[in-house]
Amino acid sequence: MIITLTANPSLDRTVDLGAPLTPGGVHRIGAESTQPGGKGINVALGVHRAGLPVLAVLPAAPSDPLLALLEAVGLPHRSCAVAGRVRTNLTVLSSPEITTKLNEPGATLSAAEVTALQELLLASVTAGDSVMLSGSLAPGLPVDTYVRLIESLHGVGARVGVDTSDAPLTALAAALPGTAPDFLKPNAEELGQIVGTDGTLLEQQAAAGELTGVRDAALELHRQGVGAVLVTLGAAGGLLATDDAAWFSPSPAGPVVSTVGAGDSATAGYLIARERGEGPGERLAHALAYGTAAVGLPGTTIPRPDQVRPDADRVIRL
Ligand SMILES: O=P(O)(O)OC[C@H]1O[C@](O)(CO)[C@@H](O)[C@@H]1O
Repeated sequence: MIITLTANPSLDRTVDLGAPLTPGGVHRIGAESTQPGGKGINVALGVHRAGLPVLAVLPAAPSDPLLALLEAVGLPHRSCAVAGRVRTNLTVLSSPEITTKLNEPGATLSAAEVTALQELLLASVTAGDSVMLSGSLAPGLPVDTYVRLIESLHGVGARVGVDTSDAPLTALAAALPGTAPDFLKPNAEELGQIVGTDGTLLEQQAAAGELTGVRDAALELHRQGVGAVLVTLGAAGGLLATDDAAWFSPSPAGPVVSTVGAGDSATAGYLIARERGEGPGERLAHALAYGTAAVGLPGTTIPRPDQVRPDADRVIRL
């Protein structure tokens, strides 16, 4: 089973201005919607829609509107009751095709709530499960939460993936090679944060077709014990470092509607292919196909398998 932890879930509110966003201006909202959000929830939705067993673990008060949204989409979940409300993250869609994201920090968890959340996750996992630790940490969670969870989850025989940024990512980098996840999903910026290089430069190089910097950084993380490193490079494609080698594929072409959730969909695609026993090329192709499909869907909509076209023929070994 695949289990995701969303340590800082969200209600994702998307508003479409249908016009340019002007700082200081007054804008009228054309269309709006609210969807369940947070990286682990998005990954779990992708896995669930592909028909694989999944469980999303998260903190939320029993009456929180997020839980009603999860019921409505039918996502199997277990929540740890907390006092604070789930944050609302705002996505502003403006023309020409610009996505602006405003993320709240999230309510602070008490020490007892932190313990209860970690215990709920550990109680949900058995040997052989794959656990994905995704997104930012709610205030109150120690910055090395993911490092400690990798150690505990490895102790029960689970495989562990991580997708995070900023301070929790730096803590993860500091714990290498002693404690390493089995799977890591950085974008170019985050890859730069981990290996201590300029992520923007890595991204620009990849966009220009120069992949050496991204490949070397990803392989270095793999050498430090990370089982597989999937680097998402937006429109430029994605790179996978695993089994002492690296693979690259450009992104399939497709319309851009909302980039929110594209990275999480890529993670879901990767995990779905891995769960089915596919090799690195097919896993990368699934990740990119899921990411591209998500970009073509509104708000934080996670694709169904019939919306995804993996193409392993585009994958090259570097
Ligand atoms: O936990 P973070 O880094 O604030 O990201 C949460 C946001 O990212 C997403 O998971 C998309 O990747 C949204 O659903 C959510 O609003």
